Amino acid sequence: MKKILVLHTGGTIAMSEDETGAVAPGAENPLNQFKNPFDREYELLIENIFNIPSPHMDPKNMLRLRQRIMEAYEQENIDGVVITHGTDTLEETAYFLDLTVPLELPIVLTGAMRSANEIGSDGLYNFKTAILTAASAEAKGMGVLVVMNDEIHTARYVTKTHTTNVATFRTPTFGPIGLILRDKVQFFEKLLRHTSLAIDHVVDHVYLFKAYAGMDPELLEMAVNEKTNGVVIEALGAGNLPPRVLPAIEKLLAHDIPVVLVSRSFNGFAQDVYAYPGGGVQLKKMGVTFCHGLNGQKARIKLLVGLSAGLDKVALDEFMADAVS
Ligand SMILES: NC(=O)C[C@H](N)C(=O)O
Repeated sequence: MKKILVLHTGGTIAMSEDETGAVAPGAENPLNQFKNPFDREYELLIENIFNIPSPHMDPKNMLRLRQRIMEAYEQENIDGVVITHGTDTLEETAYFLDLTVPLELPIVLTGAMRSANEIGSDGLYNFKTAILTAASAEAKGMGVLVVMNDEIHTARYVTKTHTTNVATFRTPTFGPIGLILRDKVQFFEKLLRHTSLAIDHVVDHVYLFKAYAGMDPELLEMAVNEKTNGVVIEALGAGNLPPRVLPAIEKLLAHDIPVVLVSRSFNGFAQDVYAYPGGGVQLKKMGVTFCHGLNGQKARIKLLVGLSAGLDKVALDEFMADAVS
């Protein structure tokens, strides 16, 4: 019998709606009444490690999840892990674990868009399919996965795309790597490579900025100080910025603060294509690191992990630019 560690962290999957329609966590996680949605086909080790909405999640809590998984792997002989999580920041926790857990062990995150007592609640169903996936032999060595609404996505590329729809989790550019077909877990793709860094602490002051037409330089200028550990910018299109923010970027780089560029576009990769002022060619020459195919919040998690692992400039650049991990 497969032994699955279940870590409930909170989110809508652990909430209920009141008579006014407001959704909030109660004293007890409603999923706790389902000790096992499979009638004992699997052994579930259930722990309510947190009970927080996911906007309250932070890298320190993510590190606690990592540590609990490592401990359970070493001491409790588990075959897989399911983490239930609020959907707002689920992709960040999933990617953090993907980058820091050096195991072939299936780790699956899931959540819900409708709380436990709403009509059409998706929580219990997603919980069940996440367990099925974590227990499947094919999930081994696939990195951290996100299972929602009958789709299996990689932690690296999945993102929340809709505020309320149950089909909110999407993988732009590539699509899901598997499906749940009436209780059957079916993968269509394999992982090319899985890179992970062992970390025992997390650095703070890694900032995320978004570029826009006429972007003001003042906020970026404020990041030029000794507290700042790193900066990620969601740039325009293929990886370009308004020229008026370049002096602030020069100052950040002169202070040895890494500046990482992704695109604010939903699909595609940031690249050094354009040679006009503020274009990717100039940014690359200045020493900005291009990060391929990640959105801003994921690139920020990756930078935070690389910095927390103590990578030097060259290694950090390589790590951030790696397009598949
Ligand atoms: N559907 C959800 O879980 C959203 C909720 N606000 C959360 O992330 O905790």
